Amino acid sequence: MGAREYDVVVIGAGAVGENVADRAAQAGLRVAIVEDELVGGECSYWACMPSKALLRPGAVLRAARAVDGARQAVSGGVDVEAALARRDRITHHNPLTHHHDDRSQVEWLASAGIDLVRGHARLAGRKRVHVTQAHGRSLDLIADEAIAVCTGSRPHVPDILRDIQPWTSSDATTATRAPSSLAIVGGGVVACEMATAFADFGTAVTVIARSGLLGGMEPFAGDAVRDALVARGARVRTGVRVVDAVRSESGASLTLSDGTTLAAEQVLVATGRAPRTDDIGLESVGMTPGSWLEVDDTMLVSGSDWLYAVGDVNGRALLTHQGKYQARAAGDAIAARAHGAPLDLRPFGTHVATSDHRHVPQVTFTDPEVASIGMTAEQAEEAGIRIRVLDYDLGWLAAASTLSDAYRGCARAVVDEDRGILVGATFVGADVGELVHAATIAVVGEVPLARLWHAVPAYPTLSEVWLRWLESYGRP
Ligand SMILES: Cc1cc2nc3c(=O)[nH]c(=O)nc-3n(C[C@H](O)[C@H](O)[C@H](O)COP(=O)(O)OP(=O)(O)OC[C@H]3O[C@@H](n4cnc5c(N)ncnc54)[C@H](O)[C@@H]3O)c2cc1C
Ligand SMILES: NC(=O)c1ccc[n+]([C@@H]2O[C@H](COP(=O)([O-])OP(=O)(O)OC[C@H]3O[C@@H](n4cnc5c(N)ncnc54)[C@H](O)[C@@H]3O)[C@@H](O)[C@H]2O)c1
Repeated sequence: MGAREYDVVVIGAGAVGENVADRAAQAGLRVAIVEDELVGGECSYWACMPSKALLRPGAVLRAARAVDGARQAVSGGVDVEAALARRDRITHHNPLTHHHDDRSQVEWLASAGIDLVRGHARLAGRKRVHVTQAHGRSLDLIADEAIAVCTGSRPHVPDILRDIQPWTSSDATTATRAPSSLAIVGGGVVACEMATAFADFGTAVTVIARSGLLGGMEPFAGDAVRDALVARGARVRTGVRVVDAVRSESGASLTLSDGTTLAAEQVLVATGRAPRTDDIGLESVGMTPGSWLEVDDTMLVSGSDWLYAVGDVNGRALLTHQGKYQARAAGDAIAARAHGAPLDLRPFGTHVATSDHRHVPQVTFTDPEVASIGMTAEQAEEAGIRIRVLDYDLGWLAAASTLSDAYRGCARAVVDEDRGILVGATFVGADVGELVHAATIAVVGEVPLARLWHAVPAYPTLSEVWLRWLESYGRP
């Protein structure tokens, strides 16, 4: 069969690929999207959605237990079986067939006018894609305008752990029961969230981190998560590495760099991600397989005028919302270039993902939650910004006493003294995830502190932290 011709071919139908395809199709371009596994990608089935589903029952129980009157109505811990069943419903997973169902997303693609091609795509030279399909079939696609690589990332597994076949995040999020004990290697977001979820499920959790927890965030965030895990009986071993790992009949045995050993029924490796670029035909366009794809702010791959890389695969910010933001910029840039329209490439212009650099929000759904936007104090100082740090104990807010009988939390704002604006904010505490978007607007919008004095937070909400920050700063 001859090659099928499109304007744009998107490789990978995760959240990011879907959004690139959607923007290009909305601009009137003919778009095909190639998917090897499930339409919806990691986030829907193995990452964000199942992990948040696993975390929610424990968070709800903690909230109830922290309020007299509700506490008395709560007995027992998380019902693990029911929690897993709810996770399955949320992720369209059939526990009997062990299959996820991506029908709703396939229907959405059709409604958006995007052609879905099932199979494994590889670049086959300039603007060409070869798709290997089931039953020995294959298909060639030509992209007249652009190809967008949106193949995501996969867990990075250190050599020392490979032979014991540890769980990766996907195994943890699709677990069918809670192991009696779980050793988690890594101290990042996956490690902290999964430690929280499995501790809630009654698993004896040990976190093994070579430095502190939640590196890259304000230090008090990782400290708070560590303290809460320890308070719930988990062990957190920081400053140690795994130097040997062997599988045993009852699980695995790890030897740590301080000479101690640790036995666990299951080991979860949560040591970051690697790009899925090893088998996508990069060699056919003179690039190195296995590398992160370096891009400009329109997501155009360095040195190319037709190849884009969007989402996890470019390594800029491995988060669904940030990848979708990149996708909107890239899809619009592809369409503008195809139509010969002018591009707005100024910082925060229509066709660029400027916020990737210093304005990335993130919520980590641990106990306590950690929500952040922009730069930490340390990062701002490293960037040469003259800062003032505003710290506030969220437990002092009126809202804290109504939300919980023992609310613990803190919030930090990082002020750029020369510009009179916020460049970063971090909130740690129960229910702080929803606070971060106000801070995102203040940071991205570069709202002057003098104007923030007129943004009045409602009483009694946790948002009153804004008022406290401003009061401690003083009128500019
Ligand atoms: C446990 C966990 C929890 C997370 N929780 C959050 C969270 O709460 N919030 C958040 O913002 N982010 C979270 N993330 C990060 C988030 O999952 C990723 O940033 C996001 O999924 C990246 O989307 P993507 O579309 O770039 O890649 P993916 O979702 O990985 O999609 C890539 C798609 O490409 C397909 N593909 C790959 N190669 C080929 C090929 N050659 N041919 C055809 N198809 C191909 C794959 O099958 C896949 O469907 C989490 C990650 C993990 C691991
Ligand atoms: N709620 C969320 O937004 C959310 C949740 C989960 C994951 N994610 C995203 O998914 C991505 C992957 O998460 P992650 O936790 O795997 O990565 P990460 O980069 O957050 O953390 C990796 C951890 O592993 C450690 N590490 C790396 N190599 C190691 C090695 N060889 N031996 C021992 N330790 C090692 C690091 O020091 C770090 O503590 C992140 O970028 C994150 O943003 C987001």
